[in-house]
Amino acid sequence: MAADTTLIILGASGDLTSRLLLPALGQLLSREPNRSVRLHGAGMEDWTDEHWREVVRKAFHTMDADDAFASVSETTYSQADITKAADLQKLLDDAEGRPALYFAVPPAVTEKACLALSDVTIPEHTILALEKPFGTDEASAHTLNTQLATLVPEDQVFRIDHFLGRSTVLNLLGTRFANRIVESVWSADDIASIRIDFPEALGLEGRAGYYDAAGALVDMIQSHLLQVMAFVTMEPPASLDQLDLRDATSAVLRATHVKDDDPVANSRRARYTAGDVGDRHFSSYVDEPGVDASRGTETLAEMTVEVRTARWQGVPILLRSGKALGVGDPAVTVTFKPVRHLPDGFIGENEPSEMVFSLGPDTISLGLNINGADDPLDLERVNLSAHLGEGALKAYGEVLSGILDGDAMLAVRGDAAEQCWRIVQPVIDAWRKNEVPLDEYPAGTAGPASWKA
Ligand SMILES: O=C1O[C@H](COP(=O)(O)O)[C@@H](O)[C@H](O)[C@H]1O
Repeated sequence: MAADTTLIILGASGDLTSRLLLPALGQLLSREPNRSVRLHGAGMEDWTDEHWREVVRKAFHTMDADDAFASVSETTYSQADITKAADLQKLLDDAEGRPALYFAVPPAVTEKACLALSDVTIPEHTILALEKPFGTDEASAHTLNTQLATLVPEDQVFRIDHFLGRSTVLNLLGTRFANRIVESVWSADDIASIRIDFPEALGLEGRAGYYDAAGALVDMIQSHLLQVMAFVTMEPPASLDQLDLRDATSAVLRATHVKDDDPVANSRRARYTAGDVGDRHFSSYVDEPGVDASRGTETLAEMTVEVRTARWQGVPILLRSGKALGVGDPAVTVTFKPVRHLPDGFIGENEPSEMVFSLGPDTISLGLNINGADDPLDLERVNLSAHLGEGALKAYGEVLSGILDGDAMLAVRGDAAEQCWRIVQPVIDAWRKNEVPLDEYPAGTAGPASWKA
């Protein structure tokens, strides 16, 4: 029986394919065995079908998804130059059902391939899935969007942001919109500040070629954390249909700006020097293989934005991410205002209530002040928490599931991708002009000693 979708992975021999896409596909197909998918790998290497099948089988095995291999065991591979129209045409002509071209290749190759697609007859309903970074600034993202618009309708373009598939990020929707007690306090009336922080113990992990040109601001804040922020701050959509949801996220991104339009006062950057993260030693970033020290790339970036709407006026939103950090938990932290009046007589700390959406492990917790057990007037902190599920692989599984279903709900829309560049551009400009110092922090610490937490 012909498959409903042919998933064509371009860049089949790459790291993204073997480390994330194939394991996530295995996990997805193991959980949802009724999906009818044909898998085809394409790349520059002269691989045989057997070699590719072995790559797929091994990747599925890492997820205990050997059972799912049966459903793609006839998977095929072809050597292809995806910047050539003839090769792309053949890949599409050979597909069964709806073709989904997944560009698991560097952005420059994706851009060339998208140009080549102009000379290809693209079957109706074909999906184009593009990994980040999407362009290098607002203008280049716009140019790429304009090109894509000539190829397929917008809801068939999947700009991948795997953060949108994370359990915690999806739970921002459930928690916010399915609970009256949350919905009714979700504004500047009750919320003092929001912090979206993604500290990582990891370093470059062999990705200097990409990372040294991107830096923490583009790699994480522009590409992921602003989308997460949009889920935290968007107006309630009428439905979770991709149109309603993506209209809501785009609207809030359009209203987002660097706080006070002052990127110098509202951004910080730093890069790591030698140090240990746990039992792993890191050389100074500038001494890492493939790094060009003269570029001044940051490995820790922070910026504060504000959403200029009635709901969020005056609420600072801090976005932060960095590599080789030894302290800190990846999380969205929503800090509430203090109570209007605390009755006299209570003792102990009366910290503001907090709702924390942790991004690893994925949990939601609510920090509340309660009366202590031994002394009813002594306030104590409790955390009510719920475990949500797995992290990155699950996230890629969600993304792939959207592609196979043809549902762009969790894909970044073109206008939103451009807005994310627009929001960070004043910071990029200020950093290029050296108006913000490039600080340093030893690997394994929480960041530069001069930065307050
Ligand atoms: O896209 C990226 O995300 C990862 C962090 O996400 P995770 O799901 O793998 O934890 C980050 O390490 C990487 O630099 C960035 O490109």
